[in-house]
Amino acid sequence: MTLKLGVPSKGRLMEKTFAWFGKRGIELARTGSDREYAGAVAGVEGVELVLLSASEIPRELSEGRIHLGVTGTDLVREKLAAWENQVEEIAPMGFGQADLIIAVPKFWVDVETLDDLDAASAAFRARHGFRLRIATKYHRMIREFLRDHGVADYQLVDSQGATEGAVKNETAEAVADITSTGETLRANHLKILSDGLVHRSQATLLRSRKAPWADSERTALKALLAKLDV
Ligand SMILES: Nc1ncnc2c1ncn2[C@@H]1O[C@H](COP(=O)(O)OP(=O)(O)OP(=O)(O)O)[C@@H](O)[C@H]1O
Ligand SMILES: O=P(O)(O)OC[C@H]1O[C@H](OP(=O)(O)OP(=O)(O)O)[C@H](O)[C@@H]1O
Repeated sequence: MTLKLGVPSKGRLMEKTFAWFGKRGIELARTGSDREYAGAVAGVEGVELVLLSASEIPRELSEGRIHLGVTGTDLVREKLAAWENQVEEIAPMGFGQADLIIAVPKFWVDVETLDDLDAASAAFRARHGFRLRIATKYHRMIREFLRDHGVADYQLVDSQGATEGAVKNETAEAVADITSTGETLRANHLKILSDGLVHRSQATLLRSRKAPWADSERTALKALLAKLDV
């Protein structure tokens, strides 16, 4: 059997993933047309390329359908319960950096920390009769983070894109989202809570603990990791 390596098929991580492997003597290529998710690997024996969306890679690893995968550590933590039992981080790759943060409107001058947010949430509920809304697509991570920091009186509202706009659109009072340059937060008049950094993410090479690891796959893994020098 061949070792299956899952990499992003499009989006912001794809080209940098190809370049990262290329620099280390492993040529990854999309074969066929732009819409066809087939791939080829040159430079090492017994490795097969599987092109997937970045957000699907954690589940494919946890279900053992791929042996190795590249995606952001935020997606691993969000998509998998007890992720450490299912995947192992082999190597951070030095790109795709983004911070998952909690932000509130700039004009909330009394809210700078999670404790302030907790107090504001209680006051908000008393005044409005419903819980303060935090828009996010990172439900698992935000729930865990707020629970660990003693913030309880809120509700999450799902937002799969343009999350920072939720405040302006009055569908949420606060947001929890990824930021890299900070541009989107600034444009939407939002500020990060001083202790509101939930996770620092970057693209990472991961190994499945659930995939079948036969001798042939272990041999291919050894050869690949030696070549990658990780
Ligand atoms: N500015 C950014 N905004 C959002 N994600 C970023 C940013 N910079 C890096 N990332 C990282 O990129 C990854 C998401 O990549 P991408 O947006 O291509 O995939 P996706 O939209 O989740 O996947 P797909 O649309 O293919 O299902 C995440 O790990 C995220 O942390
Ligand atoms: O700090 P910045 O550099 O401004 O980047 C952060 C923005 O980029 C991402 O959105 P993306 O482009 O993936 O679009 P989305 O709204 O579909 O999530 C993320 O959700 C933020 O909105």
